[in-house]
Amino acid sequence: MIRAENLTKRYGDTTVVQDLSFTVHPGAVTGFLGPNGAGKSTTLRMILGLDAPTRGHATVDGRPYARHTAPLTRVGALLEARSTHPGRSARHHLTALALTHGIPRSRVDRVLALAGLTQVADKRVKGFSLGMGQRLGIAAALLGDPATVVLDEPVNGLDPEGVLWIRTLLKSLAAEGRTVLVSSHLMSEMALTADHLIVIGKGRLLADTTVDALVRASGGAAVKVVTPEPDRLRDLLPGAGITVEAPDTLLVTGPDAPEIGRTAAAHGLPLHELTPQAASLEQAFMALTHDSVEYQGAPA
Ligand SMILES: Nc1ncnc2c1ncn2[C@@H]1O[C@H](COP(=O)(O)OP(=O)(O)OP(=O)(O)O)[C@@H](O)[C@H]1O
Repeated sequence: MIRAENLTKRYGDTTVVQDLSFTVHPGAVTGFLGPNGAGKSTTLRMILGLDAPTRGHATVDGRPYARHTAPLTRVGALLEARSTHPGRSARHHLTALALTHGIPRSRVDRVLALAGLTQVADKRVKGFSLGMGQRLGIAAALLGDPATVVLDEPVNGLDPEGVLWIRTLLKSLAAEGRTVLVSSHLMSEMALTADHLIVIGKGRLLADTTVDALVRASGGAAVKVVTPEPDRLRDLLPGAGITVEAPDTLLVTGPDAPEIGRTAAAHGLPLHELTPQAASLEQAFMALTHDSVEYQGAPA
């Protein structure tokens, strides 16, 4: 379990993380979301003892990261910077890491297989693609069989197969009862991967919630209704939010699809289509973080 309490980080006059408190529970994938520059990496670095908080503190399983005697067996982390020696092979890199951290050598083959690197295990890392380097970083994070896994933007640079692999891996790590915290600035990716979301903007907590609850909080889903008598339907749904999409097509918020169907049927109003629309998660995320985005494009 990861706990952040009132985490605050200032660089000079700039506060990049402000009074951030949250808990990341085991057995679920928790997405750590925010626009570019929101403070995600800084927060993860404070959790991992790489940056000192200006105020507040973070613990993993009840202790600050640095106070764990064998941190790699407690917490596996992938940060954005690569830290492999380019002349070494993947196997050599992982073996050196295992030996210096008291991790059995047998774990090296295990994590090479888990990361899909067995075939290239003896090739020099300098010939690795971005995706292979990312897989090696994840193999290193899992080397100590840690109960907590922290990954900063793990899908960066991965091809679609790699993205799917990460998604499946994260879910299986959580299903094994591990605590999994994964940062991203892509809502669409997190929607497919995460069970829980922590959203920050300009260093502040904006939401600590589930994907479903975020959609509902952002105004919920609309229902697309196609009818040859849109004006009559409008009159029959006085409290509803109605947007006209086309002369015969309305987007209705408020009443759900069964309620609209019942009302129409009770008044003999023909419906040609009645389709619940899942609110776009990307829209929900943008609505939530709108005021926290540093640079916004002006509308065309
Ligand atoms: N060492 C530093 N000195 C000064 N400012 C810093 C330092 N590290 C980060 N920042 C600033 O802190 C803010 C948050 O950066 P951070 O990398 O934590 O954000 P992020 O949410 O991870 O962004 P991204 O999605 O772009 O990686 C940014 O404005 C960044 O410029």
